[in-house]
Amino acid sequence: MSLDLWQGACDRLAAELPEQQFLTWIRPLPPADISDAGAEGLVACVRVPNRFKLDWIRSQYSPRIEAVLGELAGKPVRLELALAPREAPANAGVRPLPSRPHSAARVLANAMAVASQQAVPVPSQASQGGSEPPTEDAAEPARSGTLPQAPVTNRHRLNPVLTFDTLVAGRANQMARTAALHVAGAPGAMYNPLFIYGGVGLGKTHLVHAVGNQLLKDNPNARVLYLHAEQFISDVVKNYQRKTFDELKAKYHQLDLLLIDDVQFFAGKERTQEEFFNAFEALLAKKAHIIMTSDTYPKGLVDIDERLTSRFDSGLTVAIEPPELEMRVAILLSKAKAEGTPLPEDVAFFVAKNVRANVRELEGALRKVLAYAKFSHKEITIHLAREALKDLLSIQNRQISVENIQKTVADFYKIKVADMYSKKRPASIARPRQIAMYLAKELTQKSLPEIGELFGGRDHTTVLHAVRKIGGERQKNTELNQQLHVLEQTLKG
Ligand SMILES: Nc1ncnc2c1ncn2[C@@H]1O[C@H](COP(=O)(O)OP(=O)(O)OP(=O)(O)O)[C@@H](O)[C@H]1O
Repeated sequence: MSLDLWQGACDRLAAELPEQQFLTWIRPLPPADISDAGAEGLVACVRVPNRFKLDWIRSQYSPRIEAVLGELAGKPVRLELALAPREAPANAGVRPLPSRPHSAARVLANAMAVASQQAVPVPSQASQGGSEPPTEDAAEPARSGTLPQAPVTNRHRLNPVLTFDTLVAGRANQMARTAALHVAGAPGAMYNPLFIYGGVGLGKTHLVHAVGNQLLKDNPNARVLYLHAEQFISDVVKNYQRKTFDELKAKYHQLDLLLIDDVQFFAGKERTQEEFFNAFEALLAKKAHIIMTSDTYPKGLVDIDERLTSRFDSGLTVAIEPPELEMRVAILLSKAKAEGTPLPEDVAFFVAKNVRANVRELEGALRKVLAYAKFSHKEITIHLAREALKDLLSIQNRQISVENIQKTVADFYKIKVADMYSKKRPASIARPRQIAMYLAKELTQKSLPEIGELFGGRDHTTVLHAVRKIGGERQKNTELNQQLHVLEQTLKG
């Protein structure tokens, strides 16, 4: 049944996706391993040969794959993408290796599998993956037999969905977004190269695609190319084997805008670094723009030649930080709207408060909530979100502390946490403070004097007054009751 379900989903996706996309990303996947997760529905585990493909499939196709599988199975299906183990490359049976002597093909297959494993951006990868070809060749779609050449429409390798319009702005990405907008408007001028760094899933890839898409919108003839660092490595390997470095130069040196993702992957790849250095110099000399992303700032890169890292730092280096609560709420609201299912604000707040790691995880949590609502035919409420995210929330095993209550209430009413301890008395501050005191009494074991102490050394009678006041009002005031409900649910996880 596992096989039938996967085959059915592939047939459906083949019909609805552009052929090129289906052939490139979906068809080469091995059948999913499907298991029953009880009340949660099914889990479909798919092995993907390398990190680049994993990220791409996750960001571009997993909601659709989950939806199609869910429709066919008649219950929610969660898609889990994992890297294929090195002994068994996921594509081994599907994708013919290029014709080479048998032993060379085997060496190449092993090397690809090893490289796939190494493609996880951890600092230690450099020490494992330092050798030059063919281990550098991990992720180039064009090199595999079944993957057709990129069509003219996608010669830039840009994802049209990743634009400035779909990128939610906030404090966390303010600098990077501003610089990126600037480059899109006047490439080759300031901030060249632009180096964007930050943790996983924070929107670096999205931002560089946005620049490319914007530039092409303004100037359809601009020569723009987006690629993941692994694809550049792969190109170097290919040209190294064929001794066609002129082709490589011709391809990269003529660009107006080069967008290159995850340059930390260049670690230990000397030949690649040399070619990148050449491309870099050539592009900057003719005032073409280069934007790079990485998981760390240039000086933090390991096993990359200093003449490169110092050049990476010679334009503008900006960080993308993890989004703060308000931005996470905004992202959830915007993504849900884009999916055609508006999310109530209290639910967005609940999810955002509980999922903090990065935007990719936020998207995953949202998908779960939306799928859960769809399949259970229930309205999206905090209660439902809590059910849908049960596993995730239980992992957090949160303990309710007064500090946590103060922070959550301050976030909710948009005041500073410091105002919880301050002597300020305006109602806009005093009321949230009373609410926090009330919740501290309700949700923790602390005594009134202890709570008073934690609220800036206030007397226990002040706490008692707040507890009685808010408790009494809650009975009559539905809006307050609803707000307290949201806060309680959020705090209890
Ligand atoms: N500010 C934002 N607004 C809307 N969507 C966002 C934002 N930031 C990130 N995303 C979305 O989150 C997902 C992960 O972002 P992206 O792939 O750009 O992260 P990344 O920083 O490149 O991660 P990695 O280092 O793992 O490659 C994407 O689907 C992206 O569209």
